[in-house]
Amino acid sequence: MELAELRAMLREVVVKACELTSFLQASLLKDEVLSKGDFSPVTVADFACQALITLLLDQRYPLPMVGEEDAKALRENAALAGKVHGHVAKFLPGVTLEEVLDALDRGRHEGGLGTFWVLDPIDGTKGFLRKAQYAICLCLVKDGDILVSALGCPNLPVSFADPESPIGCVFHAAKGLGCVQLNLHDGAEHAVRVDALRGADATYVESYESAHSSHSQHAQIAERLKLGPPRRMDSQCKFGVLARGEASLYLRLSDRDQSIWDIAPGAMVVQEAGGQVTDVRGRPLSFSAGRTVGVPALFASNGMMHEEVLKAIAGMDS
Ligand SMILES: Nc1ncnc2c1ncn2[C@@H]1O[C@H](COP(=O)(O)O)[C@@H](OP(=O)(O)O)[C@H]1O
Ligand SMILES: [Mg+2]
Ligand SMILES: [Mg+2]
Ligand SMILES: [Mg+2]
Repeated sequence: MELAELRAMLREVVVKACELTSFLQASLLKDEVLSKGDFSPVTVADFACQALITLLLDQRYPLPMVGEEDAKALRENAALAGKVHGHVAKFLPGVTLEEVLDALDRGRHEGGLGTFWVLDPIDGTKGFLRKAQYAICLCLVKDGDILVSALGCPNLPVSFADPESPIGCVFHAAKGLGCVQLNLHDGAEHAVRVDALRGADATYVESYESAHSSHSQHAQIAERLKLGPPRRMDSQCKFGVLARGEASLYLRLSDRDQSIWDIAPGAMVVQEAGGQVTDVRGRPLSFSAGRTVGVPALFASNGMMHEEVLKAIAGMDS
């Protein structure tokens, strides 16, 4: 498949997944949320979305899958497994429970070199539970390079500039072909590009959850660069907001090695919109090290201000 064709396929799959998760966010029940080993939440929607996307890709372009979720918890909880199966079957009539569980378990691929899908079915599960922002994040990685990517952002306003803005967009990108925003309410598409701001005109985004990255270190950098206050939001929607020029910088200084599904799809969207994504020493990220990036602290910028951010980080109190 040509890159443009792959990208259209990804867009179609992610639009379907947005439909599924929007429905599930509105109808989610307390007993449809579990706590994982690291106390992070996972919901019926995370499982259903990963299974649906894996099965749709199997029909169109089957490859190994590096996915956040697997079927372990569902194999121990028949009631929840039945619900996940029911939701997936609405999109794929005739699919069996075992096919759904198998699809989820295939998300355990180790990554590294070679060609595979990377999927975070719901990034920002905490935001999803708060009825705030979350993103469906999917990309294709070949020997550490990302070829195509799509970020589904069902709750993201189409434009922050418009207080009446409809919500729901998908950012999609292909290597060398730029980044496009699709608006879910009317199907309109337009190319997006990072802004060209720096210094006091520039703004930044960071996680809503203060446990996911260091808001205080971000504030130190912002003070040095004289940036305005941050916009806080969950998920890789932050990369989308940067890609369309509604923020100039996304800071993610954490002390935990990042999972590739938390970074790769969003990083591609920003790079194809003209921005830059590196670790805090300015080294580009590679996605061939396995299921994690091997980097805990990173940032994405409009490119224009990348050097000054690197200098501010180098001069920071540790
Ligand atoms: N202590 C921590 N440090 C860094 N990242 C963390 C973290 N705890 C959770 N995360 C990751 O942060 C992601 C959400 O990012 P954000 O803060 O930008 O919304 C989560 O993705 P999931 O919600 O897919 O599990 C999770 O993988
Ligand atoms: Mg999670
Ligand atoms: Mg995530
Ligand atoms: Mg997730």
